[in-house]
Amino acid sequence: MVDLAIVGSGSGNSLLTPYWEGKQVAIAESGVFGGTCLNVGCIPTKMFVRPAQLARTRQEAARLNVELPAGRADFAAIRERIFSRIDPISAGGRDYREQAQNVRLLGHVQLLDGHTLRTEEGEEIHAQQIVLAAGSRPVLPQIEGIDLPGVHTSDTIMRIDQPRRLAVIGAGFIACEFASIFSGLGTEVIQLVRGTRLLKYLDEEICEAFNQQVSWPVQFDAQPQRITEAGGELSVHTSAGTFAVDAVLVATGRQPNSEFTAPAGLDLHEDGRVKVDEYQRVLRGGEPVAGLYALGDICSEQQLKHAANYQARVVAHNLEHPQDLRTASQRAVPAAVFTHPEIAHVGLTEAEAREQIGEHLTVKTQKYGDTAYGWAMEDAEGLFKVLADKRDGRILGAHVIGYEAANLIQPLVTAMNLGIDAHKMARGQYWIHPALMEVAENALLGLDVPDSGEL
Ligand SMILES: Cc1cc2nc3c(=O)[nH]c(=O)nc-3n(C[C@H](O)[C@H](O)[C@H](O)COP(=O)(O)OP(=O)(O)OC[C@H]3O[C@@H](n4cnc5c(N)ncnc54)[C@H](O)[C@@H]3O)c2cc1C
Ligand SMILES: NC(=O)c1ccc[n+]([C@@H]2O[C@H](COP(=O)([O-])OP(=O)(O)OC[C@H]3O[C@@H](n4cnc5c(N)ncnc54)[C@H](O)[C@@H]3O)[C@@H](O)[C@H]2O)c1
Repeated sequence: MVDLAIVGSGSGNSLLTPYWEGKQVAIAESGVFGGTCLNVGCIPTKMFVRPAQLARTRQEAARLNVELPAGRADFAAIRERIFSRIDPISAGGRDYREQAQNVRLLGHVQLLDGHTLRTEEGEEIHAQQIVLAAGSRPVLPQIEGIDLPGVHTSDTIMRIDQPRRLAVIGAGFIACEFASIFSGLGTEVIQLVRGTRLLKYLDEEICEAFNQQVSWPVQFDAQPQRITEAGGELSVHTSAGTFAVDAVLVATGRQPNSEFTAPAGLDLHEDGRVKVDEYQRVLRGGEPVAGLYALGDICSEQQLKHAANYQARVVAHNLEHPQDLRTASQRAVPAAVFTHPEIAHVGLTEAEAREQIGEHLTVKTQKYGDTAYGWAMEDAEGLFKVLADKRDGRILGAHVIGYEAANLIQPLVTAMNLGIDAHKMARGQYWIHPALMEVAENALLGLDVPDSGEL
């Protein structure tokens, strides 16, 4: 019997606070220690994004009358640098747990009931409390040739040699980020999209701006039908024609890893996510199962690391204080797409806000190019859009496209979560002049909201 068993070493690994020292813990991990974000997700992708951004600076510099020499990205060196930093962190994390007297590491497990896991060797591990933090994995379309060598998912694409030509299938976060990375680093990218827009879930104005600004070739209405190989070359056959490439990235969504819970008969959403209540307790027959929690991609509406980490903090508290449970509050969840151009958003889109409050909605889209720093950048594309309720100035959403979007949006996330109204946000503080952040100040001042009295 252990006190706590955790399935998944991504955000699940952060549950082991000092409270668990001297108590018996099991961590099950069937893949690479540290989970998606560290090994095949947020961190390595963004470590590729940065050199891809630098590789593009020549064009931007030329706009500002600075001629930079033509450069070349050394993909192999970038890849080695990234993974020589990441792989030891993963191995070190595993060693650290392995050496702890009170921690036992397991491989793939099944959940038999709220207190029992079974290992692949057939051993049953009984636990006072169990946390399901098993994440998600790529979903692949079932088409001929999907398993050919050279056809990758985000799990493998970052370890390959740089392809001369790459087809990217999909139009979501992962497809767009990798199309941006590889094209920035000099690969000829063709993005194959079955619909008519990239990132279609975005606020419409931002979506349109992204689709206009995107700098690599995109083929719309291209439903992939099969992939074939001949003479070392791959051909992706789609409803819009055939595309010859050296490698293919399939980025057609991710599904929760919940199959291992089947014997326990938990409540699942239609997309396979485990159902939880507001305390992150797992449900069966609509009721919480005693001692069983879930966090992250296996249960979360947003497949985002900051959402998984927040849920982990809630679960960590609840495991330690079963008599004083905390709820996972419904915060406004921001997200960014680290493409060129970069995108960030939080809260409602304009269409969603209009649906909710109709004529009470006020919207302002401020161009980067209409602020002093925007002049310095000669920026003609960046947009900072804010939505608020005319009646009380409550900020309902923010949508940004352009340079540093993921950083620039954060003050709006603060205002939304801490309840600062739009006028107070704009006038209740100094904004450093002439920093690019003034674009947010100007957007807020352009809203039709009540005066907070601040000058
Ligand atoms: C390419 C990519 C880029 C991303 N970029 C970002 C980003 O920029 N920002 C952001 O916020 N989010 C990003 N995400 C999403 C983010 O990585 C995930 O939301 C987050 O890592 C989920 O964490 P988790 O703890 O729920 O699961 P994971 O970190 O996936 O951990 C789950 C672990 O459980 C293990 N496991 C599964 N089943 C079992 C079993 N039965 N027995 C034992 N072990 C099991 C798995 O091997 C896995 O290691 C990205 C994802 C991808 C794929
Ligand atoms: N920067 C970030 O925060 C970041 C980066 C990467 C991933 N993520 C997370 O990972 C999640 C998964 O990302 P994703 O891009 O794989 O999923 P997604 O659901 O965002 O996009 C999937 C895409 O694949 C297309 N598609 C689905 N089935 C298809 C088929 N059979 N043929 C052709 N196209 C098909 C869809 O139309 C869609 O464009 C995201 O929702 C996000 O939460 C976050």
